Amino acid sequence: MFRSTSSFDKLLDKATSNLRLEPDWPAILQICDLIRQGDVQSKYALIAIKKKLYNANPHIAMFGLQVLESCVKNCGNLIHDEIGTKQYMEQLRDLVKSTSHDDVKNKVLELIQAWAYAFRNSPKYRAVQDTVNIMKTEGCKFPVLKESDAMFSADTAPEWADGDVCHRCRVQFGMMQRKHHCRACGQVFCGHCSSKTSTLPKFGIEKEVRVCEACYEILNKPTSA
Ligand SMILES: O=P(O)(O)O[C@@H]1[C@H](O)[C@H](OP(=O)(O)O)[C@@H](O)[C@H](O)[C@H]1O
Ligand SMILES: [Zn+2]
Ligand SMILES: [Zn+2]
Repeated sequence: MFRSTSSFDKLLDKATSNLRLEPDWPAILQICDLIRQGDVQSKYALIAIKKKLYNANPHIAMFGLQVLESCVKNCGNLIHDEIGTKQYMEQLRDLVKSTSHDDVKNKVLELIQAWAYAFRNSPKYRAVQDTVNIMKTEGCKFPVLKESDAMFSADTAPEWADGDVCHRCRVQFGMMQRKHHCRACGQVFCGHCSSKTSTLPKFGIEKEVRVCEACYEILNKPTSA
């Protein structure tokens, strides 16, 4: 875990370097991969990104917002569960009030508005739309919404189900029969029914992770020649 957070920190510094003129997309996408693969906790990542947003250098703050935007677009509910909260939205509201850089302010408004649109059918992230409404009453001028800004990659690993028995063989979990999760379907299995591993490129997971028998068969069935 420590090695991954240090590589995350290095990638974030690289992606937000004030020496850059253009976003460092390879570094940004590697950051998203680390989060999606669970190599770095989304909470840790967002705290590190927030420090960049408050950097006095507007270039660093803008690149930080670019990283944040990509994480929201590519890391699914791992990130949405964190940024879709009243607490995180308060932090962005404060940033809009405190920054002296108009491009930082406008980028934050653009992002909050795009997320509110993307989450318009998700009551779980109600705080985002509430924040847009509050900021509008406070006189914030939001840019014209570009629906393309609110398109998120749908393919993110499923949330993990819970259960007292194996989803495949129904054996009861206990001290001697530990739970495990398949990263492809998110279901809970015994060790015997989830003993195999596979990469999950469709979820941006390039390393071998635990999968159940059924998902292993699907992921590794020979493609018809
Ligand atoms: O070993 P435990 O202390 O029971 O903890 C379990 C392991 O962390 C499993 O990880 P794994 O799927 O990578 O095995 C996880 O899927 C289960 O939800 C946890 O309960
Ligand atoms: Zn089983
Ligand atoms: Zn599975």
